[in-house]
Amino acid sequence: MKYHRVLVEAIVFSLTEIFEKGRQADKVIEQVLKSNRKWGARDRGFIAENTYEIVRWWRMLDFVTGHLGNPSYLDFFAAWQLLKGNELPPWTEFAHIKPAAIRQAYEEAKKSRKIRESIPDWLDEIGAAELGTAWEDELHALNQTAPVVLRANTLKTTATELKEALASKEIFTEILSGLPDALKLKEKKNVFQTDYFQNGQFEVQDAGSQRIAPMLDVHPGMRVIDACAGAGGKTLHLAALMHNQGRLIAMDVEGWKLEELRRRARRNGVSNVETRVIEPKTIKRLRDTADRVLLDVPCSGLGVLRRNPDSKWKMKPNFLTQIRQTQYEILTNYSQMVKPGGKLVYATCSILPSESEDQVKRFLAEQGAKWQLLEEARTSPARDGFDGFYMACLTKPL
Ligand SMILES: C[S@@+](CC[C@H](N)C(=O)[O-])C[C@H]1O[C@@H](n2cnc3c(N)ncnc32)[C@H](O)[C@@H]1O
Repeated sequence: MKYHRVLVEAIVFSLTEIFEKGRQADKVIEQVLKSNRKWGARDRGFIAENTYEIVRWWRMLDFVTGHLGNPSYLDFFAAWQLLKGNELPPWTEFAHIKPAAIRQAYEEAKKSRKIRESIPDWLDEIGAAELGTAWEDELHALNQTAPVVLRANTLKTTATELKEALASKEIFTEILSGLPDALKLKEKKNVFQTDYFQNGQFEVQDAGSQRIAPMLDVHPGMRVIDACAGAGGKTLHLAALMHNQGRLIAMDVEGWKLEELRRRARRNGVSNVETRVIEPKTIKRLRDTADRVLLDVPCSGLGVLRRNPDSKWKMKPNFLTQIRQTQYEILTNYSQMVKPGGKLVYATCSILPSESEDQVKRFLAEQGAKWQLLEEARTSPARDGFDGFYMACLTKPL
């Protein structure tokens, strides 16, 4: 394998930005890749994949390079190449690295789950306490590279049409069973550069995430509120399921996310969405007005660690405590926007019951006969290879 200095330097720069400046990995990589237009697809893949993998395996790499004293980002890069089975180039920067010592240290690393699976102590303890024996398998699955899944925008195309169109551009996909609009890429490609993406024929959306909007059982003509809409991944799906008919109100506390949502809606040909930044009286004013409400609440993101491995290093234990409180407040307050006879879906991208099942159980216990649980589901990285989502559909009886 031939290494190019400039590409390795780009990885070291990205790691510095992520770990020392606390910047988000995907944003850093996007910026780095934009900084040199001459890099080809293979170069870009090399930078992005190695940066993500080193972030993912940070704790394990820190352990296997521990004998070097104060290991540098370049040492982490070197150790990662060796563990992947690659040879290091004969650069002076790597002269002090002894492949046998790295491999021996890795044998030691394998003996401890926290090091082998590269996770902070406190998160490992919470995961084991909440999930028991299932934790180890989920944790392992959360360390695999996530597949790229597309959602065909049925306002413009179908999964079958899109599959054929992409194949004509050498982008090969398979339609996922049980998910009518989901196409999984057989091989990673930059789908964002295709005309089909620019024309809004698809969005990139994990298969687990694609199960949430259908659970809300929306129909054309309904009045639907997506109350934690963010940049609108699920809003766009809801609009497609509503055939662009009826009213879809997308709300969030962050106005800049709703701006991005509006941009995506234009690309998707979505015309029934209006956005609202949540202010102190917004929820009260909308009391009993919605046929359907989606609460895709803020969460730990522990179900999507495959895509955002940096979050496990940045998250702090007190964040989990605070976020559970916010989730419960959103569930109790925002559920009041549902009309009698209407439905609500509560969803998280977490594998922890304390953010998911337990919140719904507590809500149902406190609300008594005012709410009923209709359906509950989970997607599991270990079981089905999807990101880890939880979703529950509740109804407010007439
Ligand atoms: C899981 S993300 C939503 C992702 C989005 N639904 C999608 O599919 O792309 C949660 C969102 O909740 C928003 N949020 C945080 N606190 C909130 C609150 N109190 N009320 C409403 N939204 C809130 C965050 O800004 C974030 O955009």
